Amino acid sequence: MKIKVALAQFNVQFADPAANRHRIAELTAQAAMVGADVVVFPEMWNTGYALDQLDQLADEDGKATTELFYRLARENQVGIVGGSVAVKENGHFYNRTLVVDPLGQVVGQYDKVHLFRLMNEHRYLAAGDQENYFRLAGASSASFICYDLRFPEWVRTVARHGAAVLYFPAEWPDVRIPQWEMLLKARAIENQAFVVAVNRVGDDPDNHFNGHSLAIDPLGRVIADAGEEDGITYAELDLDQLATVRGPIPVFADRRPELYK
Ligand SMILES: O=C(O)CCC(=O)C(=O)O
Repeated sequence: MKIKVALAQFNVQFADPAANRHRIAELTAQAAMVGADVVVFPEMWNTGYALDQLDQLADEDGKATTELFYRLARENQVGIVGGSVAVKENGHFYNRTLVVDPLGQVVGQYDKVHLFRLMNEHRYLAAGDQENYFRLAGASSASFICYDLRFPEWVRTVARHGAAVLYFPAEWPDVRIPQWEMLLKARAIENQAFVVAVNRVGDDPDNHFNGHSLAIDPLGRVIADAGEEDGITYAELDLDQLATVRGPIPVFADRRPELYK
């Protein structure tokens, strides 16, 4: 079975949720027109890292994002791994992913578990503590957010349920893009899974972002690299490849969790 994934890398407009929602709608329609099964967006696409303005800008209870994705998924008959958005809930702010199926139903939700101090997330956001494991386009899948990529123990904890596809929405600055690529390849190889990682392009007041959204196969080979432009790059994930990779080297069956402290 093959699934076609749209890596929707774009220039998130700082502190401008309305403009970003408009762009999300355009990109979703564009991806569906060429037959994508799933469209994936970057991290914090509603506000960017306007963390000190979240009180005015964050999506109250995720309502606006849920409604937008419900409409876009149904109109375009496509699954959405919704990057992440700043959400305000019960007096806290979260960096939250919503995943919807083509019927617009929320099939996954994730609050970023590892907050990134270098970009002050720990000062403004509350951390999540739940896995996001879901089925989308017929594939068992899991999602993480950006800095979570540096925590192989967390990715493994979730991936060991058998995920075929690991999604990583991000806002990963250009200065550390060489690490991004290596870490994504490592997560794909060690978990014998496809990795789909979507970064943004453009600038915010503190960082430059140069994209390089990537789709990587379970052997760590890059299937698609979005380069540095704003726009969609497509990748076809051949899920049948998983059996040929996992069969001869059964790393999940060979784990010795009793030794891992
Ligand atoms: O780990 C990194 O180098 C980047 C992480 C990051 O930018 C984030 O989590 O928002």
